[in-house]
Amino acid sequence: MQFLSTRFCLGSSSAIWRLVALGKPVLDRVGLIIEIFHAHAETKEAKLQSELAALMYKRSRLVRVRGPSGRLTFGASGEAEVVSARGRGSGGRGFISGAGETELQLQRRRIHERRNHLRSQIEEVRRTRSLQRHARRRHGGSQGQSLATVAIVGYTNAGKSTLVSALSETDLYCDDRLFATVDPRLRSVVLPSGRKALLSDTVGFISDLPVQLVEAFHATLEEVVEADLLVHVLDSSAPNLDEQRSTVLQVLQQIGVSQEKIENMIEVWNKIDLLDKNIGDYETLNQDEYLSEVEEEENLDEDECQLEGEGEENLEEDECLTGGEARESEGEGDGSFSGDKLTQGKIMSELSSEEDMESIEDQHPYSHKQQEMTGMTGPCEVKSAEHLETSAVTGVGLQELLTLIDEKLSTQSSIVTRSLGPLDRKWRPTYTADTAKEAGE
Ligand SMILES: Nc1nc2c(ncn2[C@@H]2O[C@H](COP(=O)(O)OP(=O)(O)OP(=O)(O)O)[C@@H](O)[C@H]2O)c(=O)[nH]1
Ligand SMILES: [Mg+2]
Repeated sequence: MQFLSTRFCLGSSSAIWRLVALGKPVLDRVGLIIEIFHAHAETKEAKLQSELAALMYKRSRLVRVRGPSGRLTFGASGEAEVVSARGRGSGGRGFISGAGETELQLQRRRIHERRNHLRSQIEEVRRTRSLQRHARRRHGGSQGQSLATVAIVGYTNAGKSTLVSALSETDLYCDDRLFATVDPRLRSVVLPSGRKALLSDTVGFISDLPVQLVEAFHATLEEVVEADLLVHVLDSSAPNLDEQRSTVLQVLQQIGVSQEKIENMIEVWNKIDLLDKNIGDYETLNQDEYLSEVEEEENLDEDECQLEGEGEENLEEDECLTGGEARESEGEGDGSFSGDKLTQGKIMSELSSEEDMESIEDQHPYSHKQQEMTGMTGPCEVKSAEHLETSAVTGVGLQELLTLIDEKLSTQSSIVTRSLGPLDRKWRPTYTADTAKEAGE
């Protein structure tokens, strides 16, 4: 499920524009989220859950409204025409008759009944899933070990599905829109050690989720709670990366993921190719800026030197050089390059030297200078734990991610490796040549 921010996190999605166009109040966005979720739900479980969420949302929105006819009724706005303010007729016979339930009571009762029905169905689906999960754990991979599940979690649109597809070399539905994934999907992957694991592509999280919805979608997120390892995917190009990270951590806690699992989680900064692109742009910009500065300096220095007498030339050259060096070292302090006659070639070579590339990268993509230019704040402000940088599109960091998953899984004590000893096998009568002969007869 997608936990949608009612703030700007909806980004450029068509849904937000629909909302803006409709001019609906903030609360109605939740209704729309459920609506979209329901429309994209594929499995029975997701459909049931979205229906339950819609029901609970409707219940919380039951208010006294004036219907189109001008009468006071109960119900969510827009539903006024289906309910009437009058109570039902009295029920029972003779003296045991009494006032019937009001429309509000009737509607609440119906919702209550439907909710109970949906809950029991969801419970059944959950039981089935739990049995399947259990079976996966017991009957392991090809080498007899248990199949570990790795849940890929993260904010919506972080690139989870793309990453899972790239890692498992399969084709999951990915799209640059909300609710691209509504059902958790499992994909198997072979880790560098040869061990098999299951990657669970989960639905994206969003902030500001009403509590009752968290409850309703709990089953969908069960996969996350039950997983052996979590991989938290972040969109490294997102301007509100810090906010997205805390939302995801909050939701994980909310749905009951243990603190230990959260601490053991692998953090992945995806879409790093977008940052590389920025770095490329920035580098070109810096070089251009620098070269124009060098040209200016050159002209200035030449003019100054020409003004001096011939006899002083050597001395002046020395001074010019000293001045240039001094400026250069000043320039180093503020990260900008200002040069002298000698420095153009030098700085060009310095730019391509590793040290300077690093210093440029230090400034990228969220250096103060660039923040001033773009007005953006970014990951460098975020004091984060260790993270791995990947690009699900170009394939950068994928092998490292698989290796890390492999390492983490092999050090986890909770995953019991199943031996293939004779006692673990099902008992069957011994099959000898005699028995084969008997069977043939
Ligand atoms: N440039 C770039 N784009 C990426 C990368 N990974 C994913 N994308 C794009 O980001 C968009 C969202 O990707 P999804 O994989 O659907 O994202 P998700 O996290 O599964 O989204 P939800 O299922 O909605 O939660 C798609 O258009 C992808 O092509 C990446 O590493 N680099
Ligand atoms: Mg997805």
